[in-house]
Amino acid sequence: MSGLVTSDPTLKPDNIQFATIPNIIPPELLEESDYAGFNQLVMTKMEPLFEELLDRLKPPVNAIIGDVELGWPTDVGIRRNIPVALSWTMSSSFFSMSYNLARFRQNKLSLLDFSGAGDEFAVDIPGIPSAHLGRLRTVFDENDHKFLHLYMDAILKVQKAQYLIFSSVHELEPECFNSLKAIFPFPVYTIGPSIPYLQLKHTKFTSTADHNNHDNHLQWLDSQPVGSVLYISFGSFLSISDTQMVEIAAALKITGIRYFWVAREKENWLKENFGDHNEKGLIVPWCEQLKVLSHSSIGGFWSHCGWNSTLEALFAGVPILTFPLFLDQFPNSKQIVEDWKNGWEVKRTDELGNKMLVTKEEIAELVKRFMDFESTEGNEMRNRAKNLKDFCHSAIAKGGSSDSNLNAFMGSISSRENEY
Ligand SMILES: O=c1ccn([C@@H]2O[C@H](COP(=O)(O)OP(=O)(O)O[C@H]3O[C@H](CO)[C@@H](O)[C@H](O)[C@H]3O)[C@@H](O)[C@H]2O)c(=O)[nH]1
Repeated sequence: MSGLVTSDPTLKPDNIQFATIPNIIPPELLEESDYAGFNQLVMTKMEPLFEELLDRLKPPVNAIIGDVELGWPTDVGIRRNIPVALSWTMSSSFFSMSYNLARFRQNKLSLLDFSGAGDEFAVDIPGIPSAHLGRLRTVFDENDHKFLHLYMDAILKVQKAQYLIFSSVHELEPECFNSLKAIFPFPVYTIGPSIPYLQLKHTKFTSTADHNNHDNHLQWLDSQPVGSVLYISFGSFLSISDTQMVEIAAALKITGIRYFWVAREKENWLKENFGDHNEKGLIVPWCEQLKVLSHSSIGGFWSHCGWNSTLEALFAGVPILTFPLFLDQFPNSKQIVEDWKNGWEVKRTDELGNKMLVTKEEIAELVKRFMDFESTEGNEMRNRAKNLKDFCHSAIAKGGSSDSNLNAFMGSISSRENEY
């Protein structure tokens, strides 16, 4: 993984050391954004390399924190008698759905039975409200089945861990956390939002190149009216179609809404086709997202609803236009629109669930309403976004839920050192 993690001593505290294992990911897999292929490799090829690393590390390892999706950290921990804290980087609701589905599938049905069942499918899966079954079908139908087997197996291995850690906030999903705490015989901690909020105060965590770009971005944002800019981004590797980009761009032109658009590798293409001349908009390849979202000129976020983007929008108190593309992003979108009510969905499926192009007229109408500070429904949504922001900030403040959990976790890990 060398090259993906920085070891620049100015960017990390002294008591942290990085070590790497040889890269097992061929470059073409990264270029193709082949999520299933990528995950299959990390789930099946990294374990022996990680064990070789453990043999070399001095002082020896007292605890392992590993991603649930890797699948193998608990096996390593059991073999070596090292406690394992598994970390889940998506919402707890999505974990709960996936876990219950994995248990159900293990005991009763194959997933093929489940996904082929159609609308009449009436089996009760404990832990998954029937209204969520449809969500799960959307999420899992689109995936490769070999990957799915690995994914389900990895989730079941959580039962063998010593801790389960979430990048979420207890107050955002309280019922789900309470139910997970009742299921597992070990501590379940929320320590989120695990997003780069320290960078909001300390520029030393930012590289120089990022900082120069960020200065330009800030200058532009500073010149925009408060709450007037729509931030558009679809995360770190997923993309929307060129045709859909053109419709969004046309809608922005029609409405005159100000925008800050992260287009990644499509930056130049978008500028050529849409024009960079519009002083009401900025198209960039990448930005420091949390800092941008936290700027007072940002009034909304058109997002694919990746969990990190969702948390960052919540933390910054910015309402979301949801445009899920993949996996957990569909339930995240539902959570935003139906549970938290801090966003609206950009509807792009017909009654049968088929994906459609959202036209410039539809987008223009929605975006205008969304960014309208005079509308009552919009203001209700903005108030909800502010309340959720308070939840997130209170959680990480001294004595807040995430702060206390992090202390409890560190205390527990430290006291185990003598046992192992
Ligand atoms: O210009 C940009 C654009 C994005 N980001 C950051 O990139 C991250 C994107 O993360 P996320 O919103 O979670 O999206 P993905 O990169 O698509 O994340 C993958 O991983 C997530 C959980 O780990 C899942 O929830 C998603 O579905 C999955 O696609 C966020 O921290 C953003 O701040 C930037 O810093 N600058």
